[in-house]
Amino acid sequence: MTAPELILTPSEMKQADRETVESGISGIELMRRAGHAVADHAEKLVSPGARIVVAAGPGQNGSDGFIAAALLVGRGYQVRLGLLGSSDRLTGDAAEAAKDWTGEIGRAEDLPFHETDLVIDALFGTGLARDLEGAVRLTVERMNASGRPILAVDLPSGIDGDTGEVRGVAVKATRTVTFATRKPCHLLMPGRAYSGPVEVADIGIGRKILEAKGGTLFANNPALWNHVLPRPGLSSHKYERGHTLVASGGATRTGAARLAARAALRIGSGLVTVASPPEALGVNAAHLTAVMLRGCDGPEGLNTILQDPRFNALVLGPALGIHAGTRAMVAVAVHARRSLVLDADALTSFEGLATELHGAFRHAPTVLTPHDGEFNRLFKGHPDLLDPASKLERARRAAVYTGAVLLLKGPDTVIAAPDGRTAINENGTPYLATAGSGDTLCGLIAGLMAQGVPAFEAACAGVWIHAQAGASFGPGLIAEDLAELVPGVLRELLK
Ligand SMILES: NC(=O)C1=CN([C@@H]2O[C@H](COP(=O)(O)OP(=O)(O)OC[C@H]3O[C@@H](n4cnc5c(N)ncnc54)[C@H](O)[C@@H]3O)[C@@H](O)[C@H]2O)[C@@H](O)CC1
Ligand SMILES: Nc1ncnc2c1ncn2[C@@H]1O[C@H](COP(=O)(O)OP(=O)(O)O)[C@@H](O)[C@H]1O
Ligand SMILES: [K+]
Repeated sequence: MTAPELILTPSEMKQADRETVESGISGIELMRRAGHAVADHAEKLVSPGARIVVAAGPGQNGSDGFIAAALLVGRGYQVRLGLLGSSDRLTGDAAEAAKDWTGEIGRAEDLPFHETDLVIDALFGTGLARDLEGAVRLTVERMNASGRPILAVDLPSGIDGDTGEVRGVAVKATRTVTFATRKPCHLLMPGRAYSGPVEVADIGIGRKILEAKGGTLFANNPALWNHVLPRPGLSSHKYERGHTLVASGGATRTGAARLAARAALRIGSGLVTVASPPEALGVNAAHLTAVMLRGCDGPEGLNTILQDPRFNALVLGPALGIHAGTRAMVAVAVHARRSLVLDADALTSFEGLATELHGAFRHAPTVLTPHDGEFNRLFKGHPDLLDPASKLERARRAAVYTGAVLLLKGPDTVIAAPDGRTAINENGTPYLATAGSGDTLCGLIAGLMAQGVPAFEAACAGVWIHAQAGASFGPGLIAEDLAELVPGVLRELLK
């Protein structure tokens, strides 16, 4: 089985680095390996004889640049190196690394970015501490304007390693070579777009150390959850595969629930029922076949249905209406301790009332699936949850606050569990930004939970399968297509 891909934050990587040094590999040796990886990568991009300019910063990112520059001269390239600031200010390992370079040290701001075959960006990596200003800013702007290929060392300079945000201005890299693991900025937007394809170079920091210092943040891919995907046995019957209940909105708002219901059925929930207000039974009946239908009059109706313990997973929110009745339905569901997915109106109905959800979901597997707008409305008045610049941090805090798995949607969907495990998704496509796509996602997650998949894994798998389905279709995708594309994705996963 492939191990899940660990993502370490800059500070976790610093600790892993330190621990590796304590275990006997020197800091300068780690830097040499990093520099080697950069030179090897550059060699794949341009042939010997080509012109390369290396822009080096004052820290270890710059040191990687010095080492790579020296190696590339030895391999027959025409290399020019420019430093930000003065070389007498380099200290420790950085000063040691700079000794490898015996050529001229120019000023980074004077480098001929327009007249080169490759730029190596070694200005800043994980040590970026503030916004880029003055000469540094101009250097980055000139580099970007050159239109030449840029290889970023560790991460594009100006991108914040933790958040993926641009600090003033940032290098738009063609490719990036990073060390030991990817960092959050390689997956979170806009950092992901600035990084280009990212290669991870092994510089000898062991998996055990990486797991000990990180170990909670992952790239969302099948290695994280494929082992818990339901695989029906020969003797399985439908009741063993769970029964998902999806609450429908009123007579003119029923499509969202049906989209979720169909997705739950496609992902393998043995039975799926739409719980419909009496006035919408006719329209729902006209559109449902394999999915079953039951009348459900508000919170009391839901309470009655949930007396049957076989309904083991529930979707509340899509087109349900923003009002106290929806809040009361959420309360009924929480009280019944069923696996629960809350989306859309079920979240917005709590606008300004998030304190009512404090710790509310600790007792049953629950997934909340807001997009940014819903998240901001739900947690209005809670700066501790809204203010962190990192999407990762906002999702993590909200998961701890509510006791639910918090799935913060977008091109870089973050899935955070209250126990700290977090995943960032990256296989999406902008074609998923279409009406009803989120409703389908809810159904996939609930359908997995109905089959006994734990909330965090169900959310991660649901997001990945949803995105894979969308990406496999591409232009013209509408929400109705998504559930029909799920079997193709499952077939690959369950091979
Ligand atoms: N385990 C790893 O990941 C390894 C990482 N290494 C490299 O080490 C780098 C981290 O090195 P450092 O911690 O020295 O950090 P950086 O080299 O990223 O930058 C720190 C330096 O930049 C200055 N600085 C920060 N923000 C600035 C701004 N906005 N304007 C002007 N100056 C600014 C700081 O004062 C400091 O001198 C990584 O990115 C990577 O390239 C490798 O050398 C070895 C192993
Ligand atoms: N640019 C994008 N790239 C990848 N996925 C996206 C992008 N924009 C939106 N999505 C995904 O599309 C879905 C849209 O959900 P949502 O906003 O709830 O839509 P709706 O309310 O119409 O159902 C989410 O899963 C989201 O992560
Ligand atoms: K860099």
